[in-house]
Amino acid sequence: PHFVLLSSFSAKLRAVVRAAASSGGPRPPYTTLAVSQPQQFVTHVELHRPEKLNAMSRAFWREMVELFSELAGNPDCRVVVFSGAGKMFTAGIDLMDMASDVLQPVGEDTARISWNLRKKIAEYQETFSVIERCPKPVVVAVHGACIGGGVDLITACDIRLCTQDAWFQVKVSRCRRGGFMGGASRNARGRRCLVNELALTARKMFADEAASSGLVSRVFADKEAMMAGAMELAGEIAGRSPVGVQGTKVNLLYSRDHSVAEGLDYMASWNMSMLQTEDLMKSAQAALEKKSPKTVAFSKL
Ligand SMILES: CCC/C=C/C=C/C(=O)SCCNC(=O)CCNC(=O)[C@H](O)C(C)(C)COP(=O)(O)OP(=O)(O)OC[C@H]1O[C@@H](n2cnc3c(N)ncnc32)[C@H](O)[C@@H]1OP(=O)(O)O
Repeated sequence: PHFVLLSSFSAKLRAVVRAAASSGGPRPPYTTLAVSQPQQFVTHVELHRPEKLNAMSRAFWREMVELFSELAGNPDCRVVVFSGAGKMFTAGIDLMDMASDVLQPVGEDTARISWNLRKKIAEYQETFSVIERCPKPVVVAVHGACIGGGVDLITACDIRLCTQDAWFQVKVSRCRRGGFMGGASRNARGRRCLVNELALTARKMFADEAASSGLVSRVFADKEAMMAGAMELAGEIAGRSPVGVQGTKVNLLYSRDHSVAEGLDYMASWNMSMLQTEDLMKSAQAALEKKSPKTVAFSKL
């Protein structure tokens, strides 16, 4: 029932998907990420190293931080769609880079080696933390394999979609490092048992189980249909008040990490200023006139 076909999408949306598909690859300053704007206020970020199955190289870890720090403050970006070019989403961390970064760490003694290694791990973690800190919602669209660091990446995103051929695999157990980067625990509360099983066995999780366990919210027949679905979702979000959408992301993440009482308190403080936005009156008027929020021109934020 959660299976969606491209034929159900409009011609306009299919044109947006074609635009997104022909991003032309990375442009400076990026070498591993292709960035484009297929529709107003929607940024498409594509992992783009298909010949290496989008393995996460040293440049990737750095470029993600640069890009998401820029998007966080860019008023022309209200929502991000994230996907992978080529035959799969990602084969995880670049094992060639990891060999020099993690397996042969530099330093003159144990303390200095440990110090440097800790710094490196924190840099890796930052690559995904910037996605959470970016107040713009991130819709991730996964096709084919999503391995290791790919799972860390998608769990930092706000909405996860996948194709029927997608599979997910946490490789920490096989790496014999028992989740040393800590990313597997992100978003895992309440599903601890399943996360433990996946981390300890490194077994593959396929699309249907990903949907039934809540890792993804929708499964599509193929990549084209998924990208159309992702762009449609992004268009819906981009058409809403940026004050409301970005405040919602910030508050959802805050309440994930705090008690109900703390969440309510934070929300009250947030809203005592944000409810004074002109967007509220504009949205209320559109609702009374039975118009879509998409018809309202919200100021840039
Ligand atoms: C806080 C964050 C912490 C993050 C931690 C992350 C940890 C991890 O990500 S652990 C997981 C590491 N990844 C893997 O173990 C996957 C390794 N790859 C594979 O098992 C296979 O490539 C795969 C099953 C994905 C696909 O197999 P297929 O036969 O279809 O393709 P290949 O011929 O193997 O690969 C094509 C070219 O891509 C290169 N490549 C694939 N994966 C990686 C990788 N992870 N790192 C670097 N390069 C990779 C592969 O060498 C081939 O290149 P070439 O020989 O030049 O054609």
